[in-house]
Amino acid sequence: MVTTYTIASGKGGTGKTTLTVNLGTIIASYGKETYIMDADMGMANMAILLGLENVPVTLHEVLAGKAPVSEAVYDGPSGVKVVPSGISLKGFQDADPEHLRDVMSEIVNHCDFLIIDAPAGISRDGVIPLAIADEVILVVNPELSSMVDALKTKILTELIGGHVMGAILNRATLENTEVSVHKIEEVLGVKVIGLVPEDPNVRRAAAYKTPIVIKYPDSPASREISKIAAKIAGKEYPEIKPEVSGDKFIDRLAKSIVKGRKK
Ligand SMILES: Nc1ncnc2c1ncn2[C@@H]1O[C@H](COP(=O)(O)OP(=O)(O)OP(=O)(O)O)[C@@H](O)[C@H]1O
Repeated sequence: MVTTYTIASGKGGTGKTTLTVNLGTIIASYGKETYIMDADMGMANMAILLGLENVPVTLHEVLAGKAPVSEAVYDGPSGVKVVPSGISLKGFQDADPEHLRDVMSEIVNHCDFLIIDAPAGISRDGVIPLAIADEVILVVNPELSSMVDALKTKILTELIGGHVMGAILNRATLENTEVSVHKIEEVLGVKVIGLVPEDPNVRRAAAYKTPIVIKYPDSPASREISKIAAKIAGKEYPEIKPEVSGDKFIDRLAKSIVKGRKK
């Protein structure tokens, strides 16, 4: 059974590519045949994140009818298969998003999981991944504008027959986490399936063109992304308290109170 997920948001820069690459890497490490595809064709950055910016064939050439899908598939970390989009504007111009549906159907024949990085906003090429995926996961940052844009994406997804499975709160911080999870569930009407903290290691790993779950597997963001990946793949994951959770703060507070009493 193939499961296709589209990682979407309304607003740009919420962390879709980061999450697509890292979720795909973890799921592939379970031995599942996993593909990640950059359908954010105009602002493609999956190739840059994985050091594939100079490859000869990308989704652009496939959608322009110049190459078969098989030539745009590259080996990524942990055996994840990567279908990047090119970074040139000319390539984007020549690509015909109408063929995206066929490309996705072909990939699905070869894998257990396909995770698609969707473009931000509401565009013609953005609608197809929302409609075709088995499940859409919305990436939201802890900001009102991000939630509002995610709500628009959810409504659009449902209008075109897609299904939103849940939301990931990315770049969460200690101050706003609790409130935001509640607010997101209330506003979007879907469950928050994961909470990924703001973590400077995300950018550090990007500088090495390596997913954070490989470069810094014990970092707070990696642990949370791994939990979400386990959920998606139906795996057990040993419960580890996230750095950003209120519990950690309460632990620290409790320790400092105890220390104070001993003095
Ligand atoms: N949890 C995090 N902690 C810190 N930085 C993060 C986190 N998640 C993402 N970022 C950073 O935020 C920026 C945007 O991330 P990313 O490119 O994954 O977003 P995107 O939604 O794919 O963007 P776009 O809409 O432009 O395609 C990057 O610089 C990335 O390193």
